[in-house]
Amino acid sequence: MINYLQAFHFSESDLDYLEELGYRTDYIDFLRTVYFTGSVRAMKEGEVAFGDAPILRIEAPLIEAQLIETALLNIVNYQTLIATKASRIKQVVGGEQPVSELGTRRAHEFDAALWGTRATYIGGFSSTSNVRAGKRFDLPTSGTHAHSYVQAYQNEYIAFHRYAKSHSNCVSLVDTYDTIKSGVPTAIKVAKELGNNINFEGIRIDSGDLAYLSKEARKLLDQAGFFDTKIYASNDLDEYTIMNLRAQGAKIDAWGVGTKAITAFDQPALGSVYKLVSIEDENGQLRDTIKLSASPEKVTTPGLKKVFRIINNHTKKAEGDYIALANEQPEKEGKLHMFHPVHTHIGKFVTHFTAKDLHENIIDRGTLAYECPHVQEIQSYAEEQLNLLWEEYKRSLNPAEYPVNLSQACWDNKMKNIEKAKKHSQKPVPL
Ligand SMILES: Nc1ncnc2c1ncn2[C@@H]1O[C@H](COP(=O)(O)OP(=O)(O)OP(=O)(O)O)[C@@H](O)[C@H]1O
Ligand SMILES: O=P(O)(O)OC[C@H]1O[C@H](OP(=O)(O)OP(=O)(O)O)[C@H](O)[C@@H]1O
Ligand SMILES: O=C(O)c1cccnc1
Repeated sequence: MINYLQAFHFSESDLDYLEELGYRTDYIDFLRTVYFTGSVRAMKEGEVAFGDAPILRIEAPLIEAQLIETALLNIVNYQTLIATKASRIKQVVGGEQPVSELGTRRAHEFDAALWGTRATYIGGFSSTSNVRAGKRFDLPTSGTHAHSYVQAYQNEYIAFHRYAKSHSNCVSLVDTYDTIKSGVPTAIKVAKELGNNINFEGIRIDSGDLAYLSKEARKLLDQAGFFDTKIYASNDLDEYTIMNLRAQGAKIDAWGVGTKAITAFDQPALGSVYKLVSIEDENGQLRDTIKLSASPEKVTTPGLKKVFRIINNHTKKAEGDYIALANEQPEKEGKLHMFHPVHTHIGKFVTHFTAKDLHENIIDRGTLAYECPHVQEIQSYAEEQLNLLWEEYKRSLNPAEYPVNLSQACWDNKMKNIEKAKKHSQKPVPL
């Protein structure tokens, strides 16, 4: 997003094209002068964002703010979606076991693979098979060999032997013909023959009953003394299959996940929106704006706002998010009333808390005000932020609803704007 905004400009060929589409010359001349001169406050990458809490806030001349809308939504929606999916998978796998990203061949497009891979790493994956992403973002890369490698030799023994000789940390793909009868025993035979010349790191099983095959493979490896050799599994995995395999006692030590992560298979789009909440009038005064809707969650929350994560000082866990008007200072209040923005009778009072402002200054009147961290740091930050949440909010199945509340002033302002807009819309329109 930062790169996009900093480079935001229409080239002469863009302008020629717009002219061909029929845009007026004076508009084209104006577009030639447009750069992004506004300010951005946003959640840091790796921050945990909940529905209703603004991920970012743009203050800019209206034309600039409008021109960047779709690109910003594209960037934020896709990458947030994939990081979330990866994080769900990682939650199930747990801290110890690695998950490698294998999805490039199924990603929706080349760049989606690139940025999606980066997002899976932020969500907790440990490496990727996408070497281009590794180079571009300095991500750890990892991989095994393909079935075609074995098929090319038409002989598992020769294939594993050659592979091991050129890859001292070798993982053999054992399911090309018959995992238990031929793949695993052949990998063991090769490892025994090559002894200390190689590190027989693991085997990978990519088809069949992964629970049964991994248990049988573990037995064979242990019988041969390869207690530290790991079992990798892949094949259309996601958080649900992984949870199920773990419940079945599968002896899997490392996971390869492709299609289901890089495409966020079961929820292929995230619906963040970009809304106008305030606009300067002719006297330079900010006037709040609102969009009404029959669905309460689609009614916008007017005004320049901040979003805070309220962290209980005793439990060190988040009590919820608190959206306040920009001039409020909830961190200075001794007792905070947190109430549901629609069902207002549901609420609580919180004392002894820290109010963490989730928005950082990213761009200040067109100038970069933020130092982008290395992606490794972003991953660690995401993990720390997830640790602030009670488990009840993080389970895959029927998670509890995390509170995202409005301050009293923000709520009152919203109600005032709803009333005003309703009054305005109920005036008869002369035809
Ligand atoms: N023990 C298990 N319990 C639940 N699901 C499993 C188990 N073992 C494998 N699976 C999953 O079942 C699905 C099997 O899919 P599929 O029938 O396409 O694979 P396959 O025939 O084994 O392999 P191939 O990819 O070669 O077609 C995969 O999503 C896999 O992750
Ligand atoms: O299953 P995924 O989570 O997407 O993980 C990546 C898959 O991609 C590769 O197979 P490929 O797609 O070439 O063929 P396959 O699906 O028939 O095994 C690899 O062997 C995995 O099976
Ligand atoms: O390296 C691997 O094992 C790999 C890479 C991409 C897709 N499937 C497997």
